[in-house]
Amino acid sequence: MIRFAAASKSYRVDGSVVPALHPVDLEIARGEVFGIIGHSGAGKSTLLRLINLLERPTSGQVLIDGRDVTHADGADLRRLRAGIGMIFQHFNLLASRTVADNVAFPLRLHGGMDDAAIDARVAELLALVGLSDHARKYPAQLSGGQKQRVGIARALASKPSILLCDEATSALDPQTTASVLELLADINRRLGLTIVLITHEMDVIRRVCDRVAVLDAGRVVELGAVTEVFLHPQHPTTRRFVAEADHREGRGPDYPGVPGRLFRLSFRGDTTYSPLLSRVVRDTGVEYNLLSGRVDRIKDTPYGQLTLAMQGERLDEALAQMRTAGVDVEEIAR
Ligand SMILES: Nc1ncnc2c1ncn2[C@@H]1O[C@H](COP(=O)(O)OP(=O)(O)OP(=O)(O)O)[C@@H](O)[C@H]1O
Repeated sequence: MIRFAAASKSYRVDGSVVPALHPVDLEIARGEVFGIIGHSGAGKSTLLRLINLLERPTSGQVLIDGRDVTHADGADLRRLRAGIGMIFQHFNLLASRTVADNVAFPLRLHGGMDDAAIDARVAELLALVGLSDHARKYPAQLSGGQKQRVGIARALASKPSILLCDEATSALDPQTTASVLELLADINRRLGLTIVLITHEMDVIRRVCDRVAVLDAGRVVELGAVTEVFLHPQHPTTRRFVAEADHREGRGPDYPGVPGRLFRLSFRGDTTYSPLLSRVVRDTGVEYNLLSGRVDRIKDTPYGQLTLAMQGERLDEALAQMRTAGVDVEEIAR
């Protein structure tokens, strides 16, 4: 549904050319929640803004539903943008308008709806984002999370099929972030909306995204299902993001003095909650030391990742049993 075909972007600064994005080939499917993660300056905003043509590619193409929109203008551009909502880090609400008027704003701008129809649509949108009781308030009377909910309602006003989220939770505390991400996931499920979000936090990706692209210095350095990228990050930049999300340091563990070989076991789906490890240990008599671990969810999928030191005569048999049961077993070099 959204396709970048060798799309690149360079900016001109003081007469010299600054490459922000090297040619990117990427497809985002209809109805998925797609995350783009990268450090400051990696090119995330540029890539996001190519979708609604707030920026035009320097070379290559942007296709929406198979149609090349790279050079869309006039009525074509207005139609394209009406089908793409956007929310922002700092909400971008009109301070002098009420919540209801902020949400109604794009509807009045586009015309074609009478006041009664606009009021009904605004009421529906405010109910969707849980703000029905706040319609007559002004933005200054709302919390950050409530402001972002107004932003979401406004972005959905013209019934877009795509929602772009530009660091939408970066200004919010962790609990509010979680509730806004939950709302986005709910909207994605209920309305089938395609969501593209950019962030510098792997935890945001973990909570809501189906797939992720990791951007580094204007290039996509890793791309895949979040479960795969999260459990088996390949690129050093991705590894650092995942390590940050796990609240551990980016370097590999060494655990001096711990006897045995080190393994990282990754469980996902139902095996996460089965007593597999204790069964294998009982069957084979191997011993283990648990060094670190996490059991959590990646969007709707439970997962666990444990770092263990293991030893015993039947260690190979124990590892084979776990692999057969669907556990990813990686040996970690000391
Ligand atoms: N309008 C512009 N004019 C000149 N250079 C720009 C412009 N916008 C972005 N850049 C440059 O392009 C590169 C990518 O910027 P971009 O904003 O896309 O990165 P980002 O990953 O979104 O960063 P951040 O997380 O800090 O917003 C940076 O080097 C930036 O300085």
